[in-house]
Amino acid sequence: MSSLTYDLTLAGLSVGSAAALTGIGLVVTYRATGVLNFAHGAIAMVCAYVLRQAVVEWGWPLWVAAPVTLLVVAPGIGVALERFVFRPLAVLGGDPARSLVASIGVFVLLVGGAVLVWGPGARDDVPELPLSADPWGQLAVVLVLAAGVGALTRWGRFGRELRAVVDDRELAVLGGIDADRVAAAGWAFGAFTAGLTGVLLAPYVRLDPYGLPLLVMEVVAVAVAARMRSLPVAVVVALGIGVAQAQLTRLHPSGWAAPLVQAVGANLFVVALLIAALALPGVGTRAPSPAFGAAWVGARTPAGAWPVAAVLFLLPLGFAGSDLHTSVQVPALGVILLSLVVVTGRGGQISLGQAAYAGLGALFTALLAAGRFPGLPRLPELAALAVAVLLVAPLGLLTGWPAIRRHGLALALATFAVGVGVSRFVFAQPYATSGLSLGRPAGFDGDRAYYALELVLLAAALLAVRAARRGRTGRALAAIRDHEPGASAAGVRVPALKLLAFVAGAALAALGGAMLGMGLRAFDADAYDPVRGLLWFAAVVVLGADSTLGALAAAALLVGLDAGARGGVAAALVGLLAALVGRFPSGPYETARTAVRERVRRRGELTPLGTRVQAALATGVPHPTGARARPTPPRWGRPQTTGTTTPQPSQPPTRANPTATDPGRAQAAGATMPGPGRSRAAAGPIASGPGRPPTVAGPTAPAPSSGVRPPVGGRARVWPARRVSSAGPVLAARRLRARYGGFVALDGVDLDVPAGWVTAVVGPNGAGKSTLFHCLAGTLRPVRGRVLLDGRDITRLPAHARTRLGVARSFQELAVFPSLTVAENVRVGAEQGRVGDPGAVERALALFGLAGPVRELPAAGLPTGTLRRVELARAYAGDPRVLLLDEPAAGLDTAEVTALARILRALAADGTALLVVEHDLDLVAGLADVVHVMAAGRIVASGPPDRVLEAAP
Ligand SMILES: Nc1ncnc2c1ncn2[C@@H]1O[C@H](COP(=O)(O)OP(=O)(O)OP(=O)(O)O)[C@@H](O)[C@H]1O
Repeated sequence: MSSLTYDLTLAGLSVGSAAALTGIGLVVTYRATGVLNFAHGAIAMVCAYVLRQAVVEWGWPLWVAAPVTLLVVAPGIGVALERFVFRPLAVLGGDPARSLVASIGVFVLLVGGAVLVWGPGARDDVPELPLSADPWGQLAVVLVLAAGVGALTRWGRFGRELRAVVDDRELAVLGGIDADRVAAAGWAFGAFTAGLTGVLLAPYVRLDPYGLPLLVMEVVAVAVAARMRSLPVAVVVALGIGVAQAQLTRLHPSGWAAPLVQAVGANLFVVALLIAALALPGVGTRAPSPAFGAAWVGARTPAGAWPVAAVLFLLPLGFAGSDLHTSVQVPALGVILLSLVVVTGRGGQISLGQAAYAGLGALFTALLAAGRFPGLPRLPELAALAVAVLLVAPLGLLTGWPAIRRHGLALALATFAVGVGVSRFVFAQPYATSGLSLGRPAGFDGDRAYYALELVLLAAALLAVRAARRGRTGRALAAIRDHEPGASAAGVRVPALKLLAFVAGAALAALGGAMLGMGLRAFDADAYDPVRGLLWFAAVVVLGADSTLGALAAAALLVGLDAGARGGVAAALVGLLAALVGRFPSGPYETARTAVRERVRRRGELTPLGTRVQAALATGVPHPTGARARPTPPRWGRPQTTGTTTPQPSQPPTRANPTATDPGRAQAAGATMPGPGRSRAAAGPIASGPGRPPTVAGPTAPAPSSGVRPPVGGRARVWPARRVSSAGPVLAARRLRARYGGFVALDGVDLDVPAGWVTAVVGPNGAGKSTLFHCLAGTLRPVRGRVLLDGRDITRLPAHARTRLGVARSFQELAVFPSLTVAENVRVGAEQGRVGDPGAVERALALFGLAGPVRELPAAGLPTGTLRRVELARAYAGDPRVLLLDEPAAGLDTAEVTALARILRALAADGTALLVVEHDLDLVAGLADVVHVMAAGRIVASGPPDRVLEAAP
């Protein structure tokens, strides 16, 4: 027994060493370039083929062929990839989504290329390196490599450069570091380890273009477990899983659990991948992981393309024989690819696991039609198809659930893991592999009749997808894709909608998969291999991820090339395009968009915020519910640099006109109104102190019972109309405490945001302003304290729920939806906001000067000033009670700031409660009714701006 244990341990060490090599390569490449190289396994496969070619076909001695393969070919592939694929992407800004697609493209390209060159069949004559049979030798190589790389990155000059590039590529380049050289070294080394893995593994596994790459990528769990950083962890995990997997082969359980235990034992790396990708947080968060992004929206469908497509899809009805038989695959694949349009193209969620849902659709249909589905009777084919789709749809949660919290790379890994898991644990089981036949529905047995049925199903799927994309849901999905926090701030229920996208995607994929199976008259697990999932994903992205016509074209292209050209051409072509797609951000759509923008600009529609807004303010904009008063003129002018007079009111306040809140009203009420130039002494005591400072309307402040504000710093002002009837502030923070790890960023903050007031929060960098803002907006959960909206505790509500209750926000760095037009951006706010009034769109567009031709332009690339207006208009369209503005003046020129201030004052006069976090003290002085000064996580002073700002640190 002990010798068996020893032998199995040795075998496990051998497998674990190969996995460790992969882990080391993936970690090094990732650290040097920020790219998780999905093509690692494909490079391994190519190197194994190259070694075999040199030794078996060309007769080179192994001692020549192996060094050439490992030290020339493998690093050469790495350097070529860096130079031609990933460097241009890094120059473009290193968008993780583009890099991910490029690496998937390289995977598909290498697999397709290998099929083209060496054919799809498996080879079992790969020469063995002397090392292959020696686990201790392999282990030694792994340890030496890991130690060498570790030492190099820790102490050497390369290590310093690597760390600098990893921290901030641009800064490193400015500091004189050759980032390209570092990246090339990372790629060369990563490819070398891939090559070594390939040539070590190939003699012991089936060498074919699909199997080996997938096998190698299954061990990506090792790198994930090491959080893409730690080489020792990667090595230990790899060796541990290798040995455990070998030992598990000794278990021979009987009963129902036997196949499961055997499957787990044979696929422990896949189990580890599932755990690592689904349970471990934080992979791929080094670089910002935006949603898949508007960059992949692709070309707008040219006019007239649909009739042409319809004719082309009808053509096969006139075909016969093998042509028709092949054509049968196109509508089925089209439906599968439409599922990617929903999930990835529209929803922005990377899904590499659609092949799993397609396969499950086919498998369930076959089992149901054969009467072998547990607990269900035998069903006719069409009914089986429908039930299978219904059964698979909720399984979309397998990838939808991880997508709630994961983005970019982490989501790609999770969906890939689910795809591989389903393939290994469901499709590879005996019941599925033992020739499961799948009949066509009665009356549709012939290819022509079946093709016609497929066209009907495809048309139904198309109509459903197009209807969903055009409507409210489609806009909300696009908003998530373009800017997830922005969508949440607009009121979109992001988690629910993501789940919906994945469930709908799974249902469509299942439908297409079952159609494909019926076309082939069998369930064939190879047709739903995870590698196909990658190919489909790449094909849809290449032809415009958000284009339904693109999906149909991709289906026709893949099936047509597979049938009409040599095997591998389709994959090679799609892979090549996907590898290069990120390099061409300016597609035809972009060009057309630029042209339209130019035309509009020439016609003067994009003048800075100003004339239109002033016109809107002058004429007044009717309120959605009619409840709000006309926006009144601004209450305060910009701060005067000299003198102490404040602008006089155009009209003294009267009871009949309580909204005419302006400084003059305060004067009319007999209060003194110190100007900004007044001395502190003249202005009276400033409400500040080391302890809990008295806030203007803090928890202890008396609730107003009349139309007169409580005296603040010696002055009294009239409360705006809404405030008169309100019993307290609209939004309030009570003893808020927030932490980042052990660091206390907010320490017992009390704040009131009253209706009709502009409340400003200022303070030095790091004071905690943004943290307070996040706690109010719902993007950060405080560890203690409460956030109250009209007295209701909303502390635990997520951001979108707060928006729906009337707490809207803007972002310091703009959060618009670039692929949507200006009007659509605003429409999202109107549809998802508090009131849900579609008419609010026009009012918001008019108020913010966006009602001209600019309304039809995609937001992408519009000037910052215009985009700030778009963001505010979106927030306003939801009819918020409170508007939280994070540095609204950032990036605006003076004229735009002035105009913005006018709008904000008008909104406040209209009864909205505004909270502004702002660095521009001029703006604050001219805009705010009350200013709170923060320092070190506390509010240290509060009061009217003229006094507080004079004394502010
Ligand atoms: N995600 C985070 N993790 C750890 N610490 C953080 C994080 N975000 C903020 N901090 C720290 O919390 C403190 C408060 O930060 P916050 O961004 O709220 O300040 P701020 O007043 O908004 O500053 P600024 O004006 O520069 O935006 C700072 O010391 C900051 O370094």
